[in-house]
This record gives sequence, structure tokens and C-alpha cells, in this order.
Amino acid sequence: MQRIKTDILVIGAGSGGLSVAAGASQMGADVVLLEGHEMGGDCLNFGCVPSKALIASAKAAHGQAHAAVFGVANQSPQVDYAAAMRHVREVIDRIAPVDSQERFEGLGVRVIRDYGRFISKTQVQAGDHVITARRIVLATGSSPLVPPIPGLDKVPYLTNETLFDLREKPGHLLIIGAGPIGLEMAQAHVRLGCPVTVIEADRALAREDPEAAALILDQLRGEGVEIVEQTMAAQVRDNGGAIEVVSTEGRIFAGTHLLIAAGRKANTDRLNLEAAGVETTGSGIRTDTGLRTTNRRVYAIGDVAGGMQFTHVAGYHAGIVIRSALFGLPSKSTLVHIPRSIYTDPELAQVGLTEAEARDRHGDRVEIARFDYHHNDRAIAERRAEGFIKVMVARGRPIGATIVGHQAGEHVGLWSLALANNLKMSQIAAMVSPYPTYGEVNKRAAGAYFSPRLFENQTVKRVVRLVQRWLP
Ligand SMILES: Cc1cc2nc3c(=O)[nH]c(=O)nc-3n(C[C@H](O)[C@H](O)[C@H](O)COP(=O)(O)OP(=O)(O)OC[C@H]3O[C@@H](n4cnc5c(N)ncnc54)[C@H](O)[C@@H]3O)c2cc1C
Ligand SMILES: NC(=O)c1ccc[n+]([C@@H]2O[C@H](COP(=O)([O-])OP(=O)(O)OC[C@H]3O[C@@H](n4cnc5c(N)ncnc54)[C@H](O)[C@@H]3O)[C@@H](O)[C@H]2O)c1
Repeated sequence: MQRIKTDILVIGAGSGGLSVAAGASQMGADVVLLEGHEMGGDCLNFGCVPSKALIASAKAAHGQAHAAVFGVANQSPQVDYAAAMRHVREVIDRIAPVDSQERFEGLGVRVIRDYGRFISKTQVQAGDHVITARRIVLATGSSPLVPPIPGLDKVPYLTNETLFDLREKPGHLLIIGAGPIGLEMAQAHVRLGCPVTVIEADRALAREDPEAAALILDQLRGEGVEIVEQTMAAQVRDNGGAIEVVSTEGRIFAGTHLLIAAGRKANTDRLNLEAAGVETTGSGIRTDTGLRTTNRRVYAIGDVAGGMQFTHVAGYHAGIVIRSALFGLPSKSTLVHIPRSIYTDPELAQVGLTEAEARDRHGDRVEIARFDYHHNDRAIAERRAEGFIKVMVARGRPIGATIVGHQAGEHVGLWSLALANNLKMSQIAAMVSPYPTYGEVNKRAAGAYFSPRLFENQTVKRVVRLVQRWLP
């Protein structure tokens, strides 16, 4: 047994763990990093990166099929699914060196490729190493939640961990779950030429603003995705080689492949958390606002902390932990300015409160500033004029923004900045966006907030008339 003493032990080399390890070691701490599976975690290997790469293939196919409107003949795309998946692999391989063991060892991090489990409050065993650390950061991520649907264990099913290994194009893809994973992959596959049926127990995109979600769902349905809502998958069976999903009401959906996209579960099983006195909740590890667990020397970040499960949240958490664990400074995590984006086409992005949440919390004080993409000249030129931005404003300051439309995820960052710094709408209105850009929707939303105050205001009109009389 090899015994190691270190300042910081990071368990999990995904988005969160890598950021802590890189930051802490470059700032002078002694860091040990454990990874039981692939360096880079879910985002690089089975999540964001492969899904966005496949979406890019699907966009290329869709573009070919819908070029006539630009004066270029439509082509029925000849999709080579295996080649599209090779593109996905190449994209992963291109990014992988940034997350690699070699790079981290180059930064001075000791990387051990094994799963870690607590053997005491300050000690973790990984293979034949026992590591004693001043501070321990749990960044073990999450895994696909596979619901206990009778019959599921008797058919071959896919999750995000196996989907990108497929080489034969599904004849008909069934997807259980209409959250971000289900819908991003549904649109990608229908554009690559697979019939797709999505089965959703609740409403599709139930967390999102209903008007924005409806626009996405209309688009997907228009492209041929069958989305069946309020329908619980209650049984799965093999019928002569076909996979059948049976709903609680007895409806039968048949396909060749089945993707489970029914949510996530925190990776805590291997950690032996009891030995460390680290408590869990229903969704992950219990933490305070500084991301400390019930063991004060142990932090939990990213997906395993059970809050918003996004790569940028794991990275944000890493910054908080570095501040606290390296410098002993008080550091709090706040979610008010954390955006999320769904990379369907068009995209749906949200930061802060939705309209319903804002009205619930602030009642009549909420004003909605809105601008529609069909008044954006660039969107019109590129025939992407579907969508809108809605900014929820209370007392002159934005408290939330919903954007649905082309590149919504690119535009929501501005509102994260506004919320993070408690900016006023007047400060957003002071910005100048180059013409013609999609980004003008942000400025125009701020303009929409001030328009009634300026253009429908009798005092303003009286003052202007008076000044005009006296001006030479
Ligand atoms: C299909 C899909 C698409 C997604 N798309 C996006 C997106 O577009 N944008 C976005 O922001 N987010 C996206 N996400 C979410 C994003 O992938 C996660 O939020 C992010 O990876 C979480 O980072 P993490 O560091 O918490 O965990 P992970 O990146 O999962 O890393 C955890 C690591 O810990 C390792 N590990 C686990 N237990 C142990 C142990 N006991 N010892 C040692 N190692 C251990 C695991 O092997 C893993 O490598 C997507 C997720 C999926 C599934
Ligand atoms: N663009 C992005 O940033 C992005 C993309 C993909 C994933 N992610 C992350 O991954 C997380 C998980 O995504 P997800 O789509 O798997 O989960 P989700 O929780 O958002 O959606 C899962 C859906 O499955 C449904 N469901 C569960 N059991 C069912 C059953 N038996 N029958 C029918 N429907 C059922 C649920 O009602 C739910 O709507 C996201 O919340 C997000 O944090 C992010």
C-alpha cells in the first residue's frame, strides 16, 4: 500500500474536478487527482461534446435539404451515420489533450487512474494508494438514471454513455424522456434520416417557459419528430426483434433502438460516504452555500452536488472551492446568474427567473420587455426569424431572461452579466450592437423596456415641443 499526503485531493477528472486540479496546482498547492474511468468525464466523452458534434452533422444534413429558399437546389442528404459518428469521435479526440493525464501531470498534478473510496474522514483509498488530504473535493459527476421499467433489462437499450458508439443508423429511434438530452438527440436523429418517437411522462421541457418550449416543440414536430406527452413508459418488451414501449394507458410504440434520457443520478455509490460523515439528499451530496459537505474538510461540486447539472456550473463551483480551500476565504455559490441553454435548432436559453417565476415572486412589479426575431434584420436575411427574447424586469433591473431562437445560447451570456452585477436596464440600453447581428435582440429588448416610457409619455412630448420652440 502506497501512502500519499497532499493538500488537495480531487476525486473525479471531469469538468469540475479538472478545473479545481488545474487551478489549485498552478497556484502552488500539492494536488492528487483520481479518475476511475475516462479523463474529461461526461462532458467530453459522453455528453456536451459528442452531442454538439452530432448536432453539427445534423445541421449540415438539414441545410442541404432546405437550401432552395436561398436559391440553391435542395438535395436529399446522403447520410453516412457511421461517418457522422466518426466525426463525433474526431471532435472528442481533438479536445481530449486539454483534459489528458499528460497535461495534468505537466501542471504538477499527481494523477491516479482508479476509483476512490473513503476509509476515514480524511483518507481515501484508490487501488493500492491511501491518500490523506487536508481538503477533499468530490467531483464524481452523474450517470444516466435508468428508471425501473419492467422489461427494460431484457432489451438492448442505449444511454448517453453508449449512443455515440452506435455505427448503424437506427431504423426507428424511440426515446424515453423529453428533457434536453431527449430532444437534442431527437432532432439530431430525425435530421440524419431516422424516424424518432419521444415518450414523455409529463410535459416536454416542463421546466422551461411554456411559450418558448412550444416554439421548440412545434419546430421538432414540423421536422417529423413524434413527441408524445403525458405518457408514462410503463413496460418495455421485445416483439420479434422490434423494441416496444408500452404506456400506462396501453399505447404501444415500436422501434429498432431505444434511448433512455430520463434524467440523472449522482455518482455517490462508490465513495463510501458514511466513512467520511458526508450526507446525501435525494438528488446528490448535501452541501452548504460554500459547497462544503457535512464533513467540513470535504467539498462537493458539479453534478454530484445535485443542483443545476451543467459543465459551466461545475466550472463555476471549482472557482468557489479554490477560493475557499486554497485561500481560506469565505466564498458562496449563487445560482441567480447561471444560464442554461438547450441546443436544439432553434436554441432555448434561460437565465434567472422565467416569466411565471418572476410573476410568482414579484407580482405586479414585474414588467416584460420583449422583442421578436422577426423584426431582426439578420434573422430575416438568413430566414431564421422564428423566436423571441423576453426580459423580466423589476424596479428597472433585469431579474430573468428567456431567449428562444437562432444562437439563443450565445446571447444569454449578456443577461448573466447583468444579473451577476445587478445591472440596470439603462446600462443594457447603453450598449451598441453592430448591425446587422442577431445580438441586436438584446439591445432591442432593453429598448422595448424604455419605448413606452419615452414614446407614450405626455410629459416627454410636452418637453420636446417646448424645447423645439426655443431652439434656434
Ligand atoms: C448527453 C449530454 C449532453 C450534455 N450537454 C451539455 C451541454 O451542452 N452543456 C452543459 O453545460 N452541460 C451539458 N451536459 C451536462 C454536463 O456533461 C455535466 O454537467 C458535466 O459533465 C458535469 O461535470 P462534473 O465534473 O460534475 O462530472 P463529470 O464530467 O461527469 O466527471 C465526473 C468524473 O468522476 C469520475 N468518477 C466518478 N466516481 C469516481 C470515483 N469514486 N473515483 C474516481 N473517479 C470517479 C467519473 O468517471 C467522471 O470522469 C450534458 C450531459 C449529457 C449527458
Ligand atoms: N444543453 C444542455 O445544457 C444539456 C443537454 C443535455 C443534458 N444536460 C444536462 O443533463 C440533465 C439531464 O437531462 P435529461 O434530458 O436526461 O433529463 P431531464 O430530467 O431534464 O428530463 C428527463 C425527462 O424524462 C421523463 N421521464 C422519466 N421517466 C419517464 C418514463 N418512465 N416515461 C416517460 N418519461 C419519463 C421526465 O418526465 C423528464 O421530463 C439536464 O437536466 C441537464 O442538466 C444539459
